[in-house]
Amino acid sequence: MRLATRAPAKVNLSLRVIGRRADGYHELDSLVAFAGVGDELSLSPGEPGDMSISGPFASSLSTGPDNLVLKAERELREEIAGLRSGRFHLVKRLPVASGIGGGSADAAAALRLLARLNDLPLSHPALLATAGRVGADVPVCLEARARVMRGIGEKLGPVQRLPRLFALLVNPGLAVETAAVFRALGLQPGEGHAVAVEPYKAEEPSPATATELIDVLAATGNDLELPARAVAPAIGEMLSALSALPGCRLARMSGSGATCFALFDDCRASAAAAKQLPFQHPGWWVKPTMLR
Ligand SMILES: C[C@](O)(CO)[C@H](O)COP(=O)(O)OP(=O)(O)OC[C@H]1O[C@@H](n2ccc(N)nc2=O)[C@H](O)[C@@H]1O
Ligand SMILES: Nc1ncnc2c1ncn2[C@@H]1O[C@H](COP(=O)(O)OP(=O)(O)OP(=O)(O)O)[C@@H](O)[C@H]1O
Repeated sequence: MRLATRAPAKVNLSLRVIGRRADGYHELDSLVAFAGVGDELSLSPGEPGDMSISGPFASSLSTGPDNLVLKAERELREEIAGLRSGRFHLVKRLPVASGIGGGSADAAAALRLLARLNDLPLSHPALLATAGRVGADVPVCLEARARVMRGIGEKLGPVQRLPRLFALLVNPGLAVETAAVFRALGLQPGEGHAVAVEPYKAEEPSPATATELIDVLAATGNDLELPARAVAPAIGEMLSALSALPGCRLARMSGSGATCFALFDDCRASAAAAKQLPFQHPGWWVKPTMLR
C-alpha cells in the first residue's frame, strides 16, 4: 500500500530571538504559519533506508543517509523496536536551505507517514522526541498548523485560528545556511538579545480578518533579517522589490532566509504581483500561495 502526505512550507510570520543558551542554540518566540505550497512525500513497500527524489529542486539534494527524511526514519527506528517502514519518494518543490523549513517539513512528513503505517498517534512521545532531535523546526512541522513556537522550537503553543493570508513567497536562488545567520547575530553563549522587535501576542483575541492580522504583524518583525542581510545582501534587494509591489501590505523574511514573503489584502493583488515580479526578476523563485 502507498501512503502519501504533503509537506507544506513553514513561514515565520514573526520571529524574535530572546537570547543564546549556554549550549549555543538560540531561544526564539515565533508565530509560524503554513503555506499551500510544499513538497510531497510518499511511502511504499520496499527497503527501509531507500528513497528517490523528483521535482524542480530534486538536483539540489542527495538520496543518501543525510537526507532528513531518512534521518527521521532512522531516529524513529531507534526509539521504536520493530517499526514498520518502506521506501520513500519525495517530490521536491521547495528551494533547499531557504528559511521555509523544506527539510524540516519533509522530516515531519516522514514521521507522519511512519505514524500512519504503525498506528501511532501524532502525540506519541517517541515521535515528538524524534522530531526535536532531527531539527529545531521539525516539531512545529509535525502537525503543520499555525501556532507560536518557543524555546528552540520544542515548546509549541495552542493552534491559532488565523485568517487566511494571501502571500507571495520569493527566493533569489540563494542557499543560506541557518547556522551562519545565527552566528552573524553575534550573541555569546548565555547572552540575552536586546528587544529589537516585539513578539506576536497570541494571548490576545486573534485578529478576525487578514487586514487586522497584517496590522498586528507589522508591529512585530524578524530578528534574523539584519544578520541574514549581512550574510546575503540579495535579501535586502528582494525586500525592497517586494515592498514596492502594488498592494503589498508587508514584506518580511522567513526563518533565517533567504526566502521572503509579501502579504496582500486579497488574492487579486497577490495574483497580479505574482505576474509582475518574474518580468522584473526572471531568476527568482516566485510562488503565490495562501498562509494559514
Ligand atoms: C530559524 C528557524 O528556521 C526558525 O523557524 C529555525 O530555528 C531553524 O531550524 P532548523 O533549520 O530546523 O535548525 P537546525 O537544523 O536544528 O539547526 C541548524 C543550526 O542553526 C543554529 N540554531 C538553530 C535553531 C535555534 N533555535 N538556534 C540555533 O542556534 C544552530 O547552530 C544549529 O546547528
Ligand atoms: N529533504 C530535505 N529537504 C531539504 N533540505 C534537506 C533535506 N535533507 C537534508 N537537507 C539539508 O538540510 C539543510 C537545511 O534544509 P532546509 O530546507 O530545512 O533549510 P531551511 O529552509 O533553511 O529551513 P529552516 O527554515 O528550518 O531554517 C540543507 O543544507 C539541506 O542540504
